[in-house]
Amino acid sequence: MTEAQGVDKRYGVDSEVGPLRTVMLHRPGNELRRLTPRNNDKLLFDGIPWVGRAQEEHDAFAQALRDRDVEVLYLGELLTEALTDPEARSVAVTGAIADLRLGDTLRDYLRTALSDLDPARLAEALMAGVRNDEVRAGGLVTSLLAHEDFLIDPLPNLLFTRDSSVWIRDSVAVTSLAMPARARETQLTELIYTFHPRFAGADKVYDHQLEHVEGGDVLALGPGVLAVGVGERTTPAGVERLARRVFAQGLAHTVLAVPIAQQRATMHLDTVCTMVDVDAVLMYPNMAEEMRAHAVTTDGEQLYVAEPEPFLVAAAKALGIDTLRRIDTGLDPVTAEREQWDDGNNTLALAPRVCIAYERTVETNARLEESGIEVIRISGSELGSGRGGPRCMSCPVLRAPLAVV
Ligand SMILES: NC(=[NH2+])NCCC[C@H](N)C(=O)O
Repeated sequence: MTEAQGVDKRYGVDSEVGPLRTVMLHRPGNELRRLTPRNNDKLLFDGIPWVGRAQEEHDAFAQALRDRDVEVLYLGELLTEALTDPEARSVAVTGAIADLRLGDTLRDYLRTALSDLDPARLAEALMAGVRNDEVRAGGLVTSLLAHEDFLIDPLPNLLFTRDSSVWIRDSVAVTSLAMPARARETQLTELIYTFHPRFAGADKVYDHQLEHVEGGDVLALGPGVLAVGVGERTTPAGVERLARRVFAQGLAHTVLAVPIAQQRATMHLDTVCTMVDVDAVLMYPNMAEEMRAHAVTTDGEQLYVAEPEPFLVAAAKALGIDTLRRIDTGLDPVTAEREQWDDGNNTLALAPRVCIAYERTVETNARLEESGIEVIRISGSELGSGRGGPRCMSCPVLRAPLAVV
């Protein structure tokens, strides 16, 4: 931690590219071992990853970050530590067994069984889930469910820590995830931010019971300016609610609502657009021209919504700069589409002009380098089966403010 940041500042993010100091990752674990050809679609994976290799790839990703002096926190560890608090355990258990599929007998059984677990085991059950044949509950529901049915669903998408919480300046937004397979993830991030001593006293600006907003849709273009994708995950009502909240807490002066196609390939704004410099974005060429933004501002009472403008124009205005540059990868539409699917546009900036990207998106990376951006390549052959890249797999907790760059 540098002196310029203040001695004990431990969280706060006001841009996409300010030097990254602390990040929360999730090392993939047993929750990935729950994926089968029958459930992978529902669990939002495109295949069945080789778990050991996915872990190796993830360890290399974490090491690449540490090599650049980034502190890596792990969601699983933070959760275990938070669960040493008895109240956290009780909240966690109640949340995990709320599902109406369970019925009273099974719910009571699970409440007792989970409450008896030590923090590490409880964290494991919350992340990897619990299968019907792993407990000896007895009763009607257990007998009628299939052996392999989950009583508590596994959360393989915890890997994508970007989506389940997002820091907006010194406040954390626990998000509200749209897909049923992911909804419970935010119970866990909520527990971490409520009960882990590291975050004691941190302000919250959003919670998981509000309208849908996912972190992959939220880009901090610069201090006071957020861009929020609206599509398959974040709803129009979600961006409106987030805008009201960030304005009320003085965390932003402009929120750009950016419609994106409602399809899996473009599930979040960060699948088509990420920032790589204080004034430069990498954009998916096949969509870059048509991206529009509705600037939302406030006078302190009501919201004002401007007519849509080209994204780069609206963003530059909001940032108060002449131009927001687009790194034009100049790729032909087919190569561009293939590399977009493989998360080529989903870079994680470590500082202005330095980013991490998957090695497999060869052409996009080459164009980035030609534009003066350093690209640190990581392999993601197994990690990529969940359809997420370096930005999706990271939740920046602390970035140095741009002013000191
Ligand atoms: N920020 C992102 N682009 N996250 C990607 C999440 C991928 C995950 N399998 C999902 O479908 O939700």
